[in-house]
Amino acid sequence: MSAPTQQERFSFQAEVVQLLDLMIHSLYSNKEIFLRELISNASDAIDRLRFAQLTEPGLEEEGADKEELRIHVSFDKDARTITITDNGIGMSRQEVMDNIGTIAKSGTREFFQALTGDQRKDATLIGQFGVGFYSSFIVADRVTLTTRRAGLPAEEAVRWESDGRGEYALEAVERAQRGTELVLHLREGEDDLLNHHRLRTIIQKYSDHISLPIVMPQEGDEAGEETVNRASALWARPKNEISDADYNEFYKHVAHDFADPLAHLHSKMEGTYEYTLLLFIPATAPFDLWMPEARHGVKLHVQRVFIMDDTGQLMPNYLRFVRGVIDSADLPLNVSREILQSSRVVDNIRSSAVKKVLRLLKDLAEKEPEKYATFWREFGDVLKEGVAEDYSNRDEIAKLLRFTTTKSATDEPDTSLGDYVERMKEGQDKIYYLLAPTPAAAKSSPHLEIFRKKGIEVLLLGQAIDNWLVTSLPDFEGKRLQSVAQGVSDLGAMEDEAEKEAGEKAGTELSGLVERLKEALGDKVSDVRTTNRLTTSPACIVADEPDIEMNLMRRMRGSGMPSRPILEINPEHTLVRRLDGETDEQRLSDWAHVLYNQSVLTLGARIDDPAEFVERLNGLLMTLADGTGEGAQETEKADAEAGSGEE
Ligand SMILES: Nc1ncnc2c1ncn2[C@@H]1O[C@H](COP(=O)(O)OP(=O)(O)OP(=O)(O)O)[C@@H](O)[C@H]1O
Repeated sequence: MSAPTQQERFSFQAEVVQLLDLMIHSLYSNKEIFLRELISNASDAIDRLRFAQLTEPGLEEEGADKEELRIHVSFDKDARTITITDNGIGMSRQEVMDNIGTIAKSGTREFFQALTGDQRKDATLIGQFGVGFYSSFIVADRVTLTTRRAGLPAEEAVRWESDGRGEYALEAVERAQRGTELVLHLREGEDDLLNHHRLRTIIQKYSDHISLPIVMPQEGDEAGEETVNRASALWARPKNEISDADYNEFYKHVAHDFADPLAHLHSKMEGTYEYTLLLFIPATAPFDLWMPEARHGVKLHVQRVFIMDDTGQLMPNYLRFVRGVIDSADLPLNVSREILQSSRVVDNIRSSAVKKVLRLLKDLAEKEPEKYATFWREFGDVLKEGVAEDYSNRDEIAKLLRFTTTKSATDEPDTSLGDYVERMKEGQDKIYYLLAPTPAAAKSSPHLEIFRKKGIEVLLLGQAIDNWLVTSLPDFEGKRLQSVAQGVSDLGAMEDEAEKEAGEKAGTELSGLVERLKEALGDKVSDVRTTNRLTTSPACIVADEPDIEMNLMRRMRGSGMPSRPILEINPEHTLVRRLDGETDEQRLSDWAHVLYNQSVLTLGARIDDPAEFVERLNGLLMTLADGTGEGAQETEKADAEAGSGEE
């Protein structure tokens, strides 16, 4: 061995210290999972090596590296250590620094923000975030990792060591074999793990599905080794030989998740193309679900050899939460991303995988509605993207959507478009919806007044993605989707003749007032008109019909106002009636702005000039308070009437 090299010390990233502390405390009751996590990492490292050998020249196996790819687990009773060794890809010094002692994952900030301090809840969050390597510290108070990246010379191996308290040491060492060796120096009281039977049982419980051999020295004094897992790809086994527990553990390995999945599908396809799908729906959303670089969760294998993680070729973006394995018998082993992008085989697999996932969701919705509700809570907004993204499956996706409506018992989205259509009133030919920035604004919106009065159900849409949803879904089962806050209120056959006539009459009677309001509001509004959509509010703002795209764009940007707002007034409202008799143009203008601004507020949007609004409002209130205003007496009375109308 060459002269001893300098050991250097480094600090953990602050988050790592926090994560370690949390992990040790909240996962202790389930401490044996450390082995699953470390074996899972070792298996990933070997998968990555196999793929690298196909694509990177110079990684051919030599000397000690020639041996079979495998994971080795052993223990030393006297030294009180457990050692896990793999002959996978290994890490360079830089990779060790980037991967171990640092958290370089997207979603880290969100993860720490989500922590509650409640041990049970936090344990679930940690599970979702991924425990991986750090789980070693649940049972060890010192961990030594020695690793050499495949392709680097023996002298360029590196040893990392830490007690998990905030610092780690790094030194250059020599290692004949490529890959990683991890030595766990057990904490006091963990000696029960220094037992062949115990370790073997843990491996069989959690890691039986690992497709590589997991090898242990023979028990007792016998020389030799034994393979303790089945070492065959789980998805290639006959379904009737796989238990739910097997599926669940396999899921945890591929998804880096801690909890069981919600559902899975396993199917072997034979025909023009031959492939196997083993796909899972997780029970909780990963932290990076909404990040632009969100990880896709399906791993491509060719004849059981791991090839690469999906970057969008195998599953569309709107199904990015699906985890699992697709194994093709038709693709070449040295397939590249470029080939995948234009491969007929991949197109075929993808389209059938998508159909199968949608089918799985449909079955879940029908047979296990509670699980489906969980799915919807976690992933509903992602699935909605599919309505715009995947035209060919639009109708199937539309059936999977769930909404909160004016008839929902709670805020939970419990209504499908199918349910809505079934409950439609006699004569109703449209599906009505309201887009609002928040559920509270949606529920109390004046736009719902006439619908409430007539008992017509309205979908309440409150997510940013809903804007895209309704533009991409003009109809469902032949019924048009219609915003209740856009265009002229049109209830079609549900409006009787008397109501129509009354509406027209009111329009003519108030045409003078309408003109004066228009004048007063200038370019704040594109029009003012009377409406029959209000029953208790004096006014509301609606969007101009042809203006839909712009309106939606603006909403997306958060101002909440349509680009061409129309002020609609309620001809039945006392306040409006009184305004018609207002002779003071200045006061009329104040009223006009107050009506406009309160309509902006009930829309859930921001008013442009709050100070001016308050000033006008106070001006009007002062006239009432002083009793100075012309006809102050009547104003008070009118106000009382308007008030009673709003109950
Ligand atoms: N045995 C190993 N061989 C090579 N690289 C490894 C090994 N173990 C860990 N690594 C590297 O360290 C990184 C961090 O590992 P860690 O287990 O903390 O997280 P992860 O596996 O990426 O994700 P998760 O935390 O969700 O399990 C891995 O992504 C991998 O690059």
